[in-house]
Amino acid sequence: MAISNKVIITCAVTGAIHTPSMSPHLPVSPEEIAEAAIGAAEAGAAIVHLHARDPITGKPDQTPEGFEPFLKVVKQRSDCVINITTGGAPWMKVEERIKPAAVYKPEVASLNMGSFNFGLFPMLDRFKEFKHDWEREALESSRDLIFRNTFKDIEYALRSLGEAETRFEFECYDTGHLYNLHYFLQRGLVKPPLFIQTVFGILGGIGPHPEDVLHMKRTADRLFGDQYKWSVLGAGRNQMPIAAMAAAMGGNVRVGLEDSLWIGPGQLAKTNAQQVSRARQIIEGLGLEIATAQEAREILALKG
Ligand SMILES: C[C@H](N)CC(=O)CC(=O)O
Ligand SMILES: [Zn+2]
Repeated sequence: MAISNKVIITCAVTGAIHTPSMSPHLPVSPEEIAEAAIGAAEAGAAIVHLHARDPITGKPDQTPEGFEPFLKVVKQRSDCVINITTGGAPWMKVEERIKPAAVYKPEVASLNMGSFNFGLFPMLDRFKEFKHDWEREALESSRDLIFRNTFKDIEYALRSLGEAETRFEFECYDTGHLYNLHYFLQRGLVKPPLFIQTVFGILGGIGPHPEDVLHMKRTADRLFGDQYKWSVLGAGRNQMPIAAMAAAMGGNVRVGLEDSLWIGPGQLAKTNAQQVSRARQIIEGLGLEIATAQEAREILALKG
């Protein structure tokens, strides 16, 4: 199979949205995050998307120091592509959010392509008991939360990280975010191939319906033609259905406990690798092949 047709699996191992009380399987400590990333890579993920947390409370930690312990171990034990978050947690300021990527100069960093309401509070219907106060506070305060990513913030991140040849996973939660990316392409602030991660099913962004997936794909095709590599992530129970749809349409996929705690209806995933294996089964079931980390580097023109 031509390398360009191979499917890149990204695994987002812990994130900042889900909290420790929601699942005993959510990686929190640096050791757990490192093992989760390495396990995901061994299961077939070419790229691992990483956030850091306070080892005790699990609260999102966006200090470079928070990333150091697990980055070292992942680099020692795996050749997977490392993607460091610049989203951090949606209540953080952009200056704080881009620091780890600015320090570690990864091959890939996430970049959120617009400001929007980031509704986490619906998870309060599902999860009632919390060990730590910050968990409930984070969900409740999201009723009045804007995930800020202004044109100035985005340009600041592009200029700060672009110098180190870090390339981006452009998180697009709605159609307007694709147009924002197109604006930066026209200004020459981003270079093809653009790795576009279309995000479905987060309250405040576009929904998880097949029509929404088609709409984002058609819009990206019209705006970027062959200058982009399409990837999808579905939040929560939408993760695997959206991965299957996109793989069948020639897209790449993102899974991981950052985006969904589940492996089936009411069934918590025990590991990130479990979700990677499930996505791989779906992809290979379609007669497709997954890309290795080296192939992903070639497809996405990464610095290696
Ligand atoms: C929906 C995901 N949490 C998107 C994300 O991963 C954002 C980031 O880290 O920059
Ligand atoms: Zn993330």
